[in-house]
Amino acid sequence: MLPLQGPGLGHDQGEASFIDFHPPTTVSPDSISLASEPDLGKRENLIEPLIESAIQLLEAESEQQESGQQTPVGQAIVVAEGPIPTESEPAPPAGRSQRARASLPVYNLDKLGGTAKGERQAKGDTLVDESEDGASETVNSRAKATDGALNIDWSIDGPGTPIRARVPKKANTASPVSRRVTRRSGVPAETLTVTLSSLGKRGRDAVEKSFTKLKREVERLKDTNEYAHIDKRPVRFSVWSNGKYVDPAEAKQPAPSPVVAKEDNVKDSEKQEEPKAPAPKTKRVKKWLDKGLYAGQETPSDIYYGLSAKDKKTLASIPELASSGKPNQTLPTPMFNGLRLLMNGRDFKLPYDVCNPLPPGQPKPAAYRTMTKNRFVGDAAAYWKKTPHFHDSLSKCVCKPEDGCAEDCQNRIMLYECDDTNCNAGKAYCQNRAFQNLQERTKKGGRYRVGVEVLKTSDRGYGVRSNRCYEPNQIITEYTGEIITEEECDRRMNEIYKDNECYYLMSFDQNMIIDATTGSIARFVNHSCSPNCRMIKWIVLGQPRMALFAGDRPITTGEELTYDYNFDPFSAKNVQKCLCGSPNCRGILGPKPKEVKPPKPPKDLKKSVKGSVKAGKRKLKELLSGDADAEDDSKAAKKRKMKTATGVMKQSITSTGLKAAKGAAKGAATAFKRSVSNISVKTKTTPKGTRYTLSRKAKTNVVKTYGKKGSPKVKVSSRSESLTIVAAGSVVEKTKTTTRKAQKKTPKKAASAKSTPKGTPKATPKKATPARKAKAKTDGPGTSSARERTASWKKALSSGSPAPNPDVKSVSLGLGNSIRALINGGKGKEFFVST
Ligand SMILES: C[S@@+](CC[C@H](N)C(=O)[O-])C[C@H]1O[C@@H](n2cnc3c(N)ncnc32)[C@H](O)[C@@H]1O
Repeated sequence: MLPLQGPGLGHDQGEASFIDFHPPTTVSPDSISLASEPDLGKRENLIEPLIESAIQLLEAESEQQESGQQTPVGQAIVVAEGPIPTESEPAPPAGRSQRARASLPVYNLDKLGGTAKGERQAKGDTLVDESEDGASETVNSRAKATDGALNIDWSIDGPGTPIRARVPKKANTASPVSRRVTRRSGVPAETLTVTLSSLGKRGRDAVEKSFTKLKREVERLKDTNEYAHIDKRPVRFSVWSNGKYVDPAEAKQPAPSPVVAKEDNVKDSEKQEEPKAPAPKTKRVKKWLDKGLYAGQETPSDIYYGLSAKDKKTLASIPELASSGKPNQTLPTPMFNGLRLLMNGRDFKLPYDVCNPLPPGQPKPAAYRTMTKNRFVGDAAAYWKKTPHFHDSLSKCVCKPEDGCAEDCQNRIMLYECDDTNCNAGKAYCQNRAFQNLQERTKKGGRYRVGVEVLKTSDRGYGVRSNRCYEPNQIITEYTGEIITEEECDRRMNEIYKDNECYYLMSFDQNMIIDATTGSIARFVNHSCSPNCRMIKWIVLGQPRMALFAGDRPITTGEELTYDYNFDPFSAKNVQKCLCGSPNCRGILGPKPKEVKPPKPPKDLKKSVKGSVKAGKRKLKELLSGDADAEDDSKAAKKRKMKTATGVMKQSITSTGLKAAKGAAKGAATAFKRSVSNISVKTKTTPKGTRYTLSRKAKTNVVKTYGKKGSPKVKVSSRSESLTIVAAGSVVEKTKTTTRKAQKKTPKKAASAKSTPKGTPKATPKKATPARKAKAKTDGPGTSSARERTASWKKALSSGSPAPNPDVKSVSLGLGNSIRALINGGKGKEFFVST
């Protein structure tokens, strides 16, 4: 049987050469086609002609040998453009006409392989050796490089076997099919023409046919997996979980306990290596989780620590927290969120305590000068020094370290921040240092520490958003700017800001205004009728400061921060449509509606009445016995609580006899009223957690009346939280001031004012004042209450007359505009400023 090897098969030759990797140059059955062709029928179709042509070739060769012609056997069939007769090369066989030879198809493998000299030059490859040897070298090296790069594998062994490993090092020179490497040895290559011309017509046709088929075969091979290096051998299915291999057979079984699963996984890998070896039995040690989500936090020894009596009561009523005798040290309740969740029952939200600022490229407001600390301008500092807060803030709280200056801290109630001079508990225990904490937090800068950023809203100009979470009532950012007097405010409005579209003015304290045109980011905080923050004024180190605090619920990252402006535009022409979008939106930027007082719980009231009467009686007794100062130091706290009453009483004591007794009784009554007021407010607001605000209101609800002789008056009332701009008037002149001292003289009024619930517009006294009359003129009759006014404004707004501010979207028409509108309008010549 004839061997399948034909000339140029190449696998048994001594050296790998370019021809080795060029299947079209062989006429033998191709190894790839054998290895890769899955369709046997097809393969046979291809092989048959190849075998046929190989047989024909061999027959032709043997014919020639018989006829004495020297035809190189086992040479590569090299196709050339024409015969290149050389000395060592045999001449074309005699007897064949020149014409017949010329008609033969001519192939140039150099050209086909892209290695022809001219072609190389055309490609600009001028660095290679131009000599034939050099060209051969280049071709060979290129072939190798190509082979390496493509990793083409023509072996029947399949892909992956290195060519060098497969090719035997030593060539079998004795083999009739061994191939001479002509280019390297320098021996001129025999041409196909020579060989073909020696063949008969049938042989030539067969060879040609084979070439065509081989060409097609190579084209087809390009689509094979071997060519594309796709390994289709079956892959063992494996599942990885938490970085561990999971046996699919076992995965279908019910999941074992974590500890067991861990052990099994370890064993599993061992099993794979030695499937029959029994796993050594190890004693299983049960592992317990000793900490929960809040690992690292200390378990609070007293979960009631720092809570008010009311909160303690709420907490005590939660069955899950009922004492079982043994504290739960294993999985402690989450310290903050857990308790709050249990107490407030708010929906669960995944904690999102990370900083999440807006991506870069956000629209930014026009550049403005910032100010991190308030600055008194002009007479404002002198004004401040005259206020009672300036002196009151020097008094010390009576908290003990274990109290931690919590809800009941005197300073806290009065909205005075504790510091080293006025705190009894000490810095380490004090919880009433919000502004100091804020300073500490923001000192180093950074987005998380600052925690707020400006955002562009779709319809309300710029706003402020949180880029981190906040606890309820936590300080967020300070509202800073220049503290100016009302006179200075007027001047600025008329001279500096007259062409401004935005005003960042807020009533600050009594007759002072904070102008944040040069100020902090807090000036961009928008209004909402359902806000998540409050703007509260505190006295810190004897100075008034305003800050935005979180409301009663926590604030999550990305929320827009808002507070209730409690804005009172006074006149319909200044009314702006509110775009806050909350369900309870009042429709306009208007004042807060009056809160309806919930009925007081009788039990508490009884207690407080009893206590107050007792206190009053004791005071009266002391005063009558002339032993007013006989209280020892241990009663200091009680004394402080009675301060106002004492003051009033002291005044009364200066008189004699019955007058003194009457005064004392009055004082006692005042003390009782105060007490009732405070307690009722607390009781009412405890569930909401707004104690501080309301307590303070009860204390510092001061109404100031301003006005020019013969001109309408301006009213200013003090308010701890969110300020109200009621309207604007032309000239602001102080005519009469009702200070705290004056209040003391009229305890009844003061007491009733103190009990004013949260959110009541302070500048709407029931008695008709000249200011109210003037306002009523402007707004029309029957608009005495804030609610009525709001209704009339809404009506005006909806009817389109007078036209609402057409530029609400981009214009910040705040206090300034209201004031200026009336200053310039000259009609409604008064304004109320409530703080
Ligand atoms: C102190 S500025 C707040 C920042 C302002 N958005 C800005 O772009 O500068 C107050 C002004 O913002 C607008 N604004 C704030 N809250 C609004 C609301 N809920 N609806 C409509 N406009 C509002 C009003 O024009 C208002 O006069």
